[in-house]
Amino acid sequence: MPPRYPTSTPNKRTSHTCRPQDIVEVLCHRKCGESEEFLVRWRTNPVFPRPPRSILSWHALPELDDCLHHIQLYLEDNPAIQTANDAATSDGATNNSFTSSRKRKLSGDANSSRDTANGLLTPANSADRSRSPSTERTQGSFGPRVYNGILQKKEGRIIAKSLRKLSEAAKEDVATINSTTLPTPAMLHEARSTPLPQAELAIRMKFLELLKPVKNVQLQNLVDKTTPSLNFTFVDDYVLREGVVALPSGEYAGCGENKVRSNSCRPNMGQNMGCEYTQLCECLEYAPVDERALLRKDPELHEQYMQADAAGETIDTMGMPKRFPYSAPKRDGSSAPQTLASYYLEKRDPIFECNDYCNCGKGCKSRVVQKGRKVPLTIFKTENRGWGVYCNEDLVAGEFIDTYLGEVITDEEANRRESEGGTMKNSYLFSLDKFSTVHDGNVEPEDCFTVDGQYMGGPTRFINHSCEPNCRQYAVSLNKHDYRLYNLAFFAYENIPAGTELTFDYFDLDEVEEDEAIRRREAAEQDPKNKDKVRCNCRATKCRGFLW
Ligand SMILES: C[S@@+](CC[C@H](N)C(=O)[O-])C[C@H]1O[C@@H](n2cnc3c(N)ncnc32)[C@H](O)[C@@H]1O
Repeated sequence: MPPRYPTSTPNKRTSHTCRPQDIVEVLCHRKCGESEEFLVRWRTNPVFPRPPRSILSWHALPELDDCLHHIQLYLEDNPAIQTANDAATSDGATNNSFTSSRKRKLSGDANSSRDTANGLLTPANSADRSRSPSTERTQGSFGPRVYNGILQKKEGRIIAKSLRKLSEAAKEDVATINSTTLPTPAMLHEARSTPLPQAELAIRMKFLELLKPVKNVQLQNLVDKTTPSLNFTFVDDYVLREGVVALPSGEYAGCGENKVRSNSCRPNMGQNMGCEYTQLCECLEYAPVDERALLRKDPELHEQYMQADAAGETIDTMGMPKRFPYSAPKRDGSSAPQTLASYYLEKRDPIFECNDYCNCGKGCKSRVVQKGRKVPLTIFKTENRGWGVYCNEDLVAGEFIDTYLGEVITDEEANRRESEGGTMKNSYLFSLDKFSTVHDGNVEPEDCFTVDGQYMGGPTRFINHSCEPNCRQYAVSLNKHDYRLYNLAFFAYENIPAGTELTFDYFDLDEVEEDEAIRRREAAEQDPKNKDKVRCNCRATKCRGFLW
């Protein structure tokens, strides 16, 4: 006797929401007519989330709109489906290339019956499907629609309703099956040759929705049909987690606040050059001394400074001219960007910018990173390093690109996430420890915060590693007194033509000669200790061979 299903009239007023957190996993998929359906395992008991207590049910794609990342995970775990999808699409790269400006509407939503008059949650439009010949074939091979329980909507949650609690009439409508035997080999076999173009499009559209508020960033995939993880939130600032506090505003220091010195920073100084004009800006207190300017200004002080420096002594350099971090903008009216001075580009000293408490005004040239990204970026699929990033315009050496954003967490929390997340987790965690290594270790390493960009961040979270990178990451502080919370900013380390993948060295190691780099890589490749390490695919001549 064929299984019977609950059938009822769709009731728009009682449509339910599938909560992503109630899904354990997507197990299989099938096609019913035009509809792509997914076998979902729902969590019913937090203590025993696995079979036999959990329930399974088939759902049409539109019902899972809020849980698409589970379908994405299912696709990632089953690359054979990806192959089926590729084979099923003939228009190749053209169809694969997508940008946020080419957002398309998702079709097919109209056919889903979300909830029913009697409170039972049924698969989409089961009554209609049973009339379609092609659907009947599919149903025949897959068996009953609701397994091991009934799904019912209650206060927006999907819950399992015990068969005992159903009326006799409803019980007869329901087929049950042992959930531990699903999906059957036949289901999996059929799924392998069933492409999922609608699900892939829905996943892509969802990501483009996430990307929409991020100005000037596009998505491009000329390699396959995958989409970056939907389990990601784009943010435009750090998200401070428990135990992470910014300095209170009272402890912020700006330049020229006291206005005591005749050359204190103030707006419109030196043809509106601001702090760059004097180089005596108090925000630059801990910036490196401009030795040539000091020699010109005060040869005796210069001599004292040089001696102290040679002896490794720390002296108060306030009042000495400092190295200004950025070039002045071109005065020829061109839109050429301010660039990071070559001293900073090479030495990686922390960069101190002016802030809201400064007396120099908004036009001060010591404000670059705080004004945010100006260049357009594309997140694109690489051939062997997952997603990467390129800039759509030429970049000049020293040009600011963007900051690294994410959740800011304590050292303890970072250790916890690292031990849970495995080696890959490392690539998303960046320690804010610059000031534990400069200025006599102002912060103990265990007091430093960490930025985790894995699930929250900006487009730079997709920048890949290279052992010979074209970008570098710098510490940029907007408050010289705050050693724990500052920006991680990417600058172009060389001229980078538009469309070239942006890369930086995750380990920030000093360069070595080519011969030495090759010697070390070959030794690393032969070392059996490295057999489980993650290979680096940067293809640089000086590649070190492994990421971690
Ligand atoms: C911060 S993420 C960069 C974005 C990443 N490619 C993605 O698709 O989400 C770091 C991860 O990218 C991959 N990756 C980055 N650089 C790589 C390289 N040079 N070789 C191989 N894999 C790399 C590794 O999987 C690494 O864990």
